[in-house]
Amino acid sequence: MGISFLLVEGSETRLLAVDPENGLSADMKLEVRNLARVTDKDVRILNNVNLDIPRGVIMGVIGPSGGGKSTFLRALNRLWEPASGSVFLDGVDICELDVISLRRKIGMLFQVPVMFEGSVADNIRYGPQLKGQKLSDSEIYKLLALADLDSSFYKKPGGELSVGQAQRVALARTLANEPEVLLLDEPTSALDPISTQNIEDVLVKLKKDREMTIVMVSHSIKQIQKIADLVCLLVNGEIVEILKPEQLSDAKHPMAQRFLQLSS
Ligand SMILES: Nc1ncnc2c1ncn2[C@@H]1O[C@H](COP(=O)(O)OP(=O)(O)OP(=O)(O)O)[C@@H](O)[C@H]1O
Repeated sequence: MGISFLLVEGSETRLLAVDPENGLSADMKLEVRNLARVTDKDVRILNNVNLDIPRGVIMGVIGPSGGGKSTFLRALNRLWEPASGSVFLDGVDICELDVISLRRKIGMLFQVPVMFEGSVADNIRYGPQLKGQKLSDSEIYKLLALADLDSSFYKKPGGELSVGQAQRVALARTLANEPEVLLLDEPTSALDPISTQNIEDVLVKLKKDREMTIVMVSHSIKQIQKIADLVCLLVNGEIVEILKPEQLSDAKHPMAQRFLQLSS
């Protein structure tokens, strides 16, 4: 039995179904079906995960440490290959897509950004260059602005940035590939409150202006309540609840309740 619930947006009501018996639905960007991961030592890290992620939505992923959040996120752009189950992007099984083009469509940011050698501009040029495209200076300035960085960053060496600045450059570098989906694994946990706010503002803007679909793992309930449209709670490798952020206090699963109590 899967979980289903209603998403009400203004006057529009949509049923978000995560029942594996249901077919794929046209307005879903990502559909995860019966995803499982078992380690070499036969430990089950993800267990029959089903989730529909609508286009243009920020989906928060929260839950206790070791619950499988990063593992789940990494399945969405094939940083590991699902041994069982499937992930569909716009109705196409991601295993049928070329992995490089998949990772252009589904960009990812990690907790600690890693800068490539060279300047900020070199970092941003990198992805398009790999497919033979040369970004113009004005395109690079636009990407910097999109990531809330002013033009003075263009020439700065990547290795001389603060972590908060580097995270925004990493975001600009990812956006240079024109992704449709962004996966974020605790992208602000190493940042101060101002840098955190900067990143959050950029994410909300990307969702609004570009209808970007964003899946974000976060340990901050406050952050999730601030920017996510939907939240899934992952406990012991299973999605136990999918809620709107303002309904988090209604979580029924005992582990989810305990986690939320301790996190607030
Ligand atoms: N490659 C691997 N081989 C074996 N076990 C793994 C592997 N990757 C993750 N695990 C285990 O899977 C479980 C889930 O890990 P994961 O990093 O996905 O959890 P998480 O919810 O993101 O945790 P955290 O909040 O601490 O980052 C953990 O018990 C972890 O030790």
